[in-house]
Amino acid sequence: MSGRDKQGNSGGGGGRVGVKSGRSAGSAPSAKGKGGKPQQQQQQRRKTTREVALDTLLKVAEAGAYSNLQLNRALQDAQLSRPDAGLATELVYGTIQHQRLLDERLSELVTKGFNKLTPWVLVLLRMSAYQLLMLDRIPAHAAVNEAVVIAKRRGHSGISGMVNGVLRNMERNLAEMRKPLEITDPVKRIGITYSYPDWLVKRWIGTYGEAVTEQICAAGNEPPHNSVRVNPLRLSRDKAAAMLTEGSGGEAIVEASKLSAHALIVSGVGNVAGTDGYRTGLWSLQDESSMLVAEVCAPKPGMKVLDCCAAPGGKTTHLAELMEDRGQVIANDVHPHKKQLIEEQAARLGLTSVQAVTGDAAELASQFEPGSFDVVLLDAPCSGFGVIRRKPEIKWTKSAEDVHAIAALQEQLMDEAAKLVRLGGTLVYSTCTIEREENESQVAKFLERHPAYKLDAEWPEQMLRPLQEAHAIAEPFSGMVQLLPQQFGSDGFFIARLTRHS
Ligand SMILES: C[S@@+](CC[C@H](N)C(=O)[O-])C[C@H]1O[C@@H](n2cnc3c(N)ncnc32)[C@H](O)[C@@H]1O
Repeated sequence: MSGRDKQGNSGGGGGRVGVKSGRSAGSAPSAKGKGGKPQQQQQQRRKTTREVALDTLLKVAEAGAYSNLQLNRALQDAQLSRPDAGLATELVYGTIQHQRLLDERLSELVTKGFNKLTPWVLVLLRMSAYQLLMLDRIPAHAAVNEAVVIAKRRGHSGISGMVNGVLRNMERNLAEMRKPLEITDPVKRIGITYSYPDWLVKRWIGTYGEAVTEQICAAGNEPPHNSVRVNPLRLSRDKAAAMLTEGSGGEAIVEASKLSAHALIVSGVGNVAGTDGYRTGLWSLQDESSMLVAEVCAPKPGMKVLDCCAAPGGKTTHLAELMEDRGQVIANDVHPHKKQLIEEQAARLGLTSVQAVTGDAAELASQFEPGSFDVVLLDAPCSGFGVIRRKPEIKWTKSAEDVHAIAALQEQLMDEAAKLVRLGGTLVYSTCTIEREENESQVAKFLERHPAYKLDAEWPEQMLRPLQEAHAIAEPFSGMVQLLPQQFGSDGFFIARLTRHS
């Protein structure tokens, strides 16, 4: 197994700022341990990088927190240096991503009661095993020593002794422990090697076959790249690329996206949301697949558009940009507190055609006149398996029943959205998942219920070409696409375009 401690970022915050420096990896804790210090002084001790990561992992495991949000909060509170924040990010994502494999290896060494370990001890062991087994740049002795220091601070000597024993044993047998597992059953082999639950692997093998499932699972463990959506009302993509490069002192690598004409893939810029260009509305942070959605909607200036599930407003604002901010984009979300998020994004980008509203998308036809919109976008709530790179914990928190339940909600929302499209108008349905039940099957069932609608395969040529080249769509093109994370390194996304013809 090779180290995955490379440069990478997350668009959704908590970006992996890279684990470049050995300093952060092997550094000693920044404050002294217990040693009889007064309680108050101990409370003020700043957390070490690994403690920040450990506490974040515990919140995700025990309180069901989202890793990206929890990590962002923890990094803000801890005020770590950039390399240390990068290491904490790596430890949090890597430990969750590889949890099953780490547990498999650890259970070989914790001879008694692996399943009964106290949560913080289990998480500490996982996080340390991740460093030993997967990160080449962290010296093994540093990973073990730091784990033992934390164990001593938090537990009695029996626990720190056990942590020390297990990790030293792993260190001694590293070459053996890093070897690929020899398992013949494909579900178990893929499930343990890439750390996914069996039920999910089995389901994907049924849909995509063994080879593609393995690619999907491997891609889900890669750090996501940062992609920037350039605001075409303000500047060209070339100009934005030049500004991003210049702003980074020449360190940034900025490439044009293959998928979207408005996207740039960037690395070495640090936090894109902290750039002047972001603050002043020259660009937004959005995954490339996600950008395709508004492009598939293809709204024209002056149109009336409804975004049924709009927060935080990524696609809403893209729609308004494509409409040159002329016409009306109604951006609805069920949660009242999210209205402000949409308004903030529109204001940042200087867009005045966006109107944020609050409502249940299952009841929108009672709020707006049926048949009154040129374009209706339903970017539906979904299982989210296309964004496992950004939220790896969903591998462990979602179940087959959840997929089924969310598919039932999507069906209801699609039926409601269908009422609002004018004759000749467009309905776009999208999800950030790769589950057939929520995607292709959902659309097939919709078409059976709604003979007034047909799939529309008339997508712009420049949009179809890269999809054809990557064999992401079948020939002849049907009007819907399932993007998988390994095809372009983007999020897994599903998009279908339908036209109301009667
Ligand atoms: C996939 S996210 C939308 C992302 C958004 N389109 C963007 O590009 O930024 C789904 C959204 O649906 C909202 N949602 C969930 N159930 C809803 C419902 N019944 N009605 C309206 N919005 C809903 C959630 O609050 C969430 O913000």
